[in-house]
Amino acid sequence: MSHPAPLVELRNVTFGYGDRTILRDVSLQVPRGKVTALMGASGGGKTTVLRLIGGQIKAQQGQVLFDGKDVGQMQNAQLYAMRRRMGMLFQFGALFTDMSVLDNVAFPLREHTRLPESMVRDIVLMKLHAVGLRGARDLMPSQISGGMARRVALARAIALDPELIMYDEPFAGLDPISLGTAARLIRTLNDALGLTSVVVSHDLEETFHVADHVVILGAGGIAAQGTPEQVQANPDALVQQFIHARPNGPVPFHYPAPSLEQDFGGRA
Ligand SMILES: Nc1ncnc2c1ncn2[C@@H]1O[C@H](COP(=O)(O)OP(=O)(O)OP(=O)(O)O)[C@@H](O)[C@H]1O
Repeated sequence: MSHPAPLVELRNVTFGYGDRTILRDVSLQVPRGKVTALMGASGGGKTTVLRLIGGQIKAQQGQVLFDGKDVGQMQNAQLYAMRRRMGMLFQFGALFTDMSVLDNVAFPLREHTRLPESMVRDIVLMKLHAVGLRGARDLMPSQISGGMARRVALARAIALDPELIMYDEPFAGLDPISLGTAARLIRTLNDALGLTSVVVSHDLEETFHVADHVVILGAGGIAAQGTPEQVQANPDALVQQFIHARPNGPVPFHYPAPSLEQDFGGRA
């Protein structure tokens, strides 16, 4: 049986900021209906990949395909239409502090649709129910915990029924119970809503547990890609350093810098 085409695909993508190349000839696939984890050392370009997929930045070489269409070639109208099919949840998916939980989740519906208010309310309550917070609708962001705020942001990200949802470090700063809840929620929502999910995370254990497909970025390229088991079994030194969280290995400790000589030398 042939596999359906991936929802997102990077083909030989090269991208850099200024003259610093961050991604070099990167090819990766985000399979439909699955949870894909994007991992790798800090600064490896994970957020950059999400921004390429969302069309906020363009590949300098190669192609980024969303549902078979080249994101880099899209006109603004097509780009906006594509973004409506994507939900994005950034690290501290900030809520509007002067709006109730309900109004926060209703925001994209009121912005992007002309649905009657009664329907907006029903959709919001359904989304809040999906994240376990239907009862918190009237609270203000200052009255809820960090873990709950993260779930409200998630309800808001799925308000418009996206096909793809991208999470940038959804577990950062969560206590172990909230972290477990968040991870389970990513899995449950993915399967119940027929989503495709991309999760950027540093939390190895939780991410390997929740993902179907793992991509490890390193040294400008893809260090490994496959099922969690395949990636764990990959003998590549960088992959092993990453999986075992070793401080020493191919990933350098220092951000590229002028030589010590240049910075400190010659000053008597
Ligand atoms: N707008 C920008 N201008 C210049 N350099 C940038 C910009 N955004 C990111 N970078 C650099 O590009 C590199 C990759 O950044 P990116 O945020 O994609 O990494 P990451 O893998 O998501 O890192 P982390 O895990 O630390 O969030 C970093 O070295 C960063 O300093």
